[in-house]
Amino acid sequence: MLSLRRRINTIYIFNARSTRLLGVSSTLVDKRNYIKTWQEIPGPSSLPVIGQLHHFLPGGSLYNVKHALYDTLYKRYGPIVKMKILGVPFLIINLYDPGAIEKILREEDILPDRPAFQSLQYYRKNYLKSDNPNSESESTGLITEHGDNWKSLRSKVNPIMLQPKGVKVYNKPLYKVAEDMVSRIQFLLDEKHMVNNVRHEITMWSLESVAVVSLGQRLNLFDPNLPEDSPARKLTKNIHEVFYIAQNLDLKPSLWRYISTPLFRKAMKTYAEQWELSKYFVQQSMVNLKKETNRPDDEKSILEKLVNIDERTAVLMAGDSLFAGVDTAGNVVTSILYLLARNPDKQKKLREELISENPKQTYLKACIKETLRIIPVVPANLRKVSKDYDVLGYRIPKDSFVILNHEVLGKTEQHFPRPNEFIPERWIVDKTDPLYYGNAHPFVYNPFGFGTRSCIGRRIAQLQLESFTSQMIKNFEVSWDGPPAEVEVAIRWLANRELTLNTLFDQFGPIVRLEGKLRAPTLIFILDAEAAALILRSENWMPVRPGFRS
Ligand code: HEM
Repeated sequence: MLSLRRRINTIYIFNARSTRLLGVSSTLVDKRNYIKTWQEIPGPSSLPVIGQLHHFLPGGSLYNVKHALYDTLYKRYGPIVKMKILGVPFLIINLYDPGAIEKILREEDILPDRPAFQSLQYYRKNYLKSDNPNSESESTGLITEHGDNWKSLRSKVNPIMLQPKGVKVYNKPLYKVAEDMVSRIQFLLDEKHMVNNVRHEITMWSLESVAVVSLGQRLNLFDPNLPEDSPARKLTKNIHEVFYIAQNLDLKPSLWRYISTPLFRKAMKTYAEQWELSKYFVQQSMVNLKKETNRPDDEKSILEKLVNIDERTAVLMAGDSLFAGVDTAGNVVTSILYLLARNPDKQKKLREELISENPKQTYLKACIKETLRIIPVVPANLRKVSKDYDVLGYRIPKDSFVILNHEVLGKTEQHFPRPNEFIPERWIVDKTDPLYYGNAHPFVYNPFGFGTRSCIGRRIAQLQLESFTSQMIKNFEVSWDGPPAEVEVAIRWLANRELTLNTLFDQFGPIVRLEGKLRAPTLIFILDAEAAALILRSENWMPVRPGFRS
C-alpha cells in the first residue's frame, strides 16, 4: 500500500512490482578460439517447430518467472541468451554485456531498426492514406517506421522536439498541470485520507501533460464535470485500449498476421478513433493559434512548428507522443513515489531541497535518475541488426532481434555498488566516492535509449517528471505500509496462449492453414496423429526441416 500524506495524512494505494537482482558476472572464454554459430548460443532447450514455447507454458521452466524473466535468463545462461518461439518470426538474442551492447548500438546507429507495433504500422500503411496528395510525408510515424522513411521524418522533427529552448516554453504549463494534479488529489481524499484508483489518476495527469505539448491544449481531464462522451474522455479510454491492443497483438505471438482475429478488427477501429481524435484536437489548437498573430519563432509551440511541416506530420507525432509518452511518464512517476515512500530519509532530503527553492534541483534530478536505474520503465533497448555480429564468441546473424538489457545490468554490484538500494547520492558524489555513477560502464544505464533513435520526448519527459515530483513532494508526505511491491513488465516477447496448438485444434479441426501475412511463411498445422505419421514416414528418406534461412 503506497500512501501519500498531506504532511500529516495518508492518501493513497497502488500495486506495482519490484525486482531484486543479484550481480552475475560472466565472460565467455572461447577455448576453441573460433566463432560459434547462433545455434550454439546458450538458451532454453528447443523443440522442432514450436521452438522454446513449451518453457513458457504451464509446467515449463520459465512459466513462473514472469516478473523476472530477463534476470532469470541471465542467471541461468550468462551474458548472451537465445530465444526462438513459435509465432515470433525471428531469432531473439538477449545481451547482458555492456561492451557487446555498445558495439551493436553504435554500429547500428546510422539507420537503427527497432521493430515493434506492427499492427499500428499495418493500420497506418493500409488504412491511412495522406489527405493531401502532395504531402511529402507518407511515413507511418517514428515508432513504426524504419529505414529512410524513418530517417527523413526523424530529421525533420528532431530540431523541433529536442531543442532545449523549444521545450522550455512548456515549463510553466507543465508546472500548472502538476499543481492541478495536487488540487485534484486534495479534492479526492476520502475520510481515511486515501484516493482510490490512483493508477487512473496518474494516467490522467500523464495524458493531460503530454496533450499540452502534442495536442497544443489542455484537455481538462481533472474537471469532474467533463462529460463522459466528450472527445477528451474518449481519448483517455482510447489510450487504455491502444496499450492493451498493442501489447497483445504486437508483443506476443498472435494469429493476426495470418487471419483477421476479433482483436485485430478491434485494433483497426481503435487506431482509427485515435487518429480522428488527435486530428480533432490538432485542428482545434491551430484555429486558436491562428488568432495569435506575429509571434516570434522562439515562442512558437512544438505543435505549430510541426504543422508548418504539414498537418499529417503533426497528427502522426501527436499519435506517437500519446503512444510513447503517456504510459511511460505515468509509470515513472508512480515508481518515484514508491521509492521515495520506501526511503523516508531521501524523501525528507528532497523536500528540504524543494522548499529551499534551490533552482538547480540537483537532488530532484538525482532521484529521477536513480528511479530510472532501479525501475526503468523501458527495461531494455531493442534493435533488429542489419548485419552479422561476432560478440562474446558467437555469431549473431543479420536480421536477429537483439534485446540490450539495461534493467538487469543496472542492478549488478559490479556496476552500481549496493545495487538494490535507492541511493540518489550516487549521481551527485565526486569521483573518489566508490558509489560514483561514472564508475559504471556507460552502456549499463540507457533509460531513454541510444543515439539517433533515442527517445525524442526525453526533454519533455524530464520536465514532466520534475514538475510532478516537486509539486507532489512539496505538498504531500508519501509512505508505504505494505511488503515490497512487485513490478510487472507488461511488455514481453512471451508465449501467448492464443496460439497454442490446442486452441487451433479446438477452433479449426485437425488440419489448419495459416496464410502468411507480412513476411511470415504460410504454415499447415497437422493435428492428427495418423496424418502426421504418414507425412513423417514418407519424408523420412531426405527429411528437410526449414530452419532460419537468414
Ligand atoms: C520517462 C519517460 C520516458 C522514457 C523512459 C522513454 C524511453 C524511451 C525509449 C527507451 C525509447 C527507445 C529509444 C531507442 O530505441 O533507442 C523511446 C522512444 C520514443 N519516445 Fe520515449 N520515453 C519517455 C517519454 C516519452 C515522451 C513524454 C514522449 C513524447 C512526448 C516520448 C516519445 C517517444 C517517441 C516518439 C519514441 C520513438 C523515437 C524513434 O523511434 O525515433 N517518450 N522512449
